[in-house]
Amino acid sequence: MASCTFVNSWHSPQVAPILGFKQVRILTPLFSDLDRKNQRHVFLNMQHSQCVSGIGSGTTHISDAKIPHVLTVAGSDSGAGAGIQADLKACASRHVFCSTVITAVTAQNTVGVQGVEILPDDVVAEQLKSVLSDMHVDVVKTGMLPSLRVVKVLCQSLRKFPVKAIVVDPVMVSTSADVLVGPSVLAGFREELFPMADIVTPNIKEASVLLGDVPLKSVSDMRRAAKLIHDMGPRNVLIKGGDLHASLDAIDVFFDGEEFYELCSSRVKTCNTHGTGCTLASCIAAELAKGSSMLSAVKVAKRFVETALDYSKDLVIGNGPQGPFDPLLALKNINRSSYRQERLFNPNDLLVYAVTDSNMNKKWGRSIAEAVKAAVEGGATIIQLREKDAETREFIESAKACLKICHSYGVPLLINDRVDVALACDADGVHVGQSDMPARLARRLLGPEKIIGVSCKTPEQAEQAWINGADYIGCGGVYPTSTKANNRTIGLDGLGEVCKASKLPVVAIGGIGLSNAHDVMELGLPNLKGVAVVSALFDRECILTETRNLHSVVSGAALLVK
Ligand SMILES: Nc1ncnc2c1ncn2[C@@H]1O[C@H](COP(=O)(O)OP(=O)(O)O)[C@@H](O)[C@H]1O
Ligand SMILES: Cc1ncc(COP(=O)(O)O)c(N)n1
Ligand SMILES: [Mg+2]
Repeated sequence: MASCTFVNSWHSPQVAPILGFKQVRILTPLFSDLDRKNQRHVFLNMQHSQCVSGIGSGTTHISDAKIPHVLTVAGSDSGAGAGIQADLKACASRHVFCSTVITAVTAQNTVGVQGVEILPDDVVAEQLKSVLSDMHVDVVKTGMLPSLRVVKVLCQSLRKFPVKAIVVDPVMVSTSADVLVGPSVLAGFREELFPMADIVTPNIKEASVLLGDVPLKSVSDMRRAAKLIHDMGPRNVLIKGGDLHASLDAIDVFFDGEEFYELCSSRVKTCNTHGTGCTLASCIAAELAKGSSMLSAVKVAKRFVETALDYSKDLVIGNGPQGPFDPLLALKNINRSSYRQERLFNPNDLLVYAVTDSNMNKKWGRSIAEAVKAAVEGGATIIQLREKDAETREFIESAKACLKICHSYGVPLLINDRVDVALACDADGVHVGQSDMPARLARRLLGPEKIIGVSCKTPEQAEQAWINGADYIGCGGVYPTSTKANNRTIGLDGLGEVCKASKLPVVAIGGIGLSNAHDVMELGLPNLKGVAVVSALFDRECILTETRNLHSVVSGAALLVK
């Protein structure tokens, strides 16, 4: 963050140029975050690779010129495996902004192409102008260009609005062998577009058509084709070998005008290959937009497609022979946890909040899972694993076992401090202290659905936890406790102050047990939702009984208060 500069909004137009910003835009605050933070605008003067936005205390606005941006000029695929839809997904997955100019609307599915409607040239021209005259586009990627006129319109626009790089995927035939683009465009490709291109990426069939229907069957045929297509003017050529014989690896041939590179990956056994070419070209464009060299962009793209195909090999979408794949690597997670599907964070889950302690488990000869099972059977409404000394691998295994137990009772499981462990075992969330990972950063890593709790002793900390996107706060120590060293006791008064100031639900913690839980709940503050307990459950002979008793005291007090 060394080259990051903050400029207050009221003097930004004057100050920003002095600081060396090329483009200054006053951005309208969109998010309530900004309101909460005195409407502060932030301009970043840094390379893409250094752009870290939104972490820490400031809301960051990164100028248009600093956000890697690919414009795709391609056809729409209703089945969303290829075309514009594939390009959007690939760019999103590579963290690059993608704008779209649609050249044709195709009716497509996993069976094949049922219809193609070509958009009028002036509609394509207008879309190009809209995007290129306003936005800072780094790289243009082309897919289906359905007519010679569209190729010409595109080349004109590119001459008027030059970009850093042009990636041309000369789409002609779909994987399902349907013809998408007729031979009339070939002259436009050869004479106008290819000489402007930084890379052209035909598949074997397209390379063959470009060369006058010469058959291409082997890697040496692909090398010869790469050389001949390079002679048509592009700076680099990639001949894609997805359609090589199924017994061969997936080999692509890259030629930069001097050297040949064979990019080889194992062939993923799957029918879900519809859109591989579009995805590959978009990923190359995305990497170029971030500033990569051509060879490394191509290598990353090839590895990206292989990873996505492998991830998606067993997905079943549609009934035809050519399924789409999942470049966002997200679909398999949908059924991963039926529990999370059913419910998001419910503040009432804080009622009986059981926090484990490895020393106590050791003392009583119990595994973490045994302790957790007893607590949920006794009526704990949420579990936090607080395993300060656990070895990471062992901790992940225990956490997975605990998660199974908790979910079978519909109880959420949080991990103390260790966001990595929470991610690894797909726990329901984390609880972080004031010196642990900041809640806002934890939220970024865990996503919007996970539960995040923050330990707070003061109203200011409670306010900050809310700003940082926490779901609840843990407030204490309410009473003196030996579980946590050097922990200042804030008493019932301190708890009351924090609750009154907090916009978030609160769970009280610190020295709470059967004898005093009622006093805590009797404070009767509407956002005080429950008590968090360590020793009074886990440093006892029978965790189940203790939890059951505590549950009855706390729920009784909560009812009285209502
Ligand atoms: N079954 C597969 N396993 C691994 N990689 C593949 C597979 N099929 C295609 N690819 C890769 O996907 C990319 C797109 O290739 P290809 O399918 O030939 O293009 P298109 O989709 O334009 O027909 C290439 O990098 C190719 O090697
Ligand atoms: C709109 C559109 N653009 C491109 C392709 C090629 O993709 P693939 O070769 O994977 O079928 C397609 N099928 N549809
Ligand atoms: Mg293909």
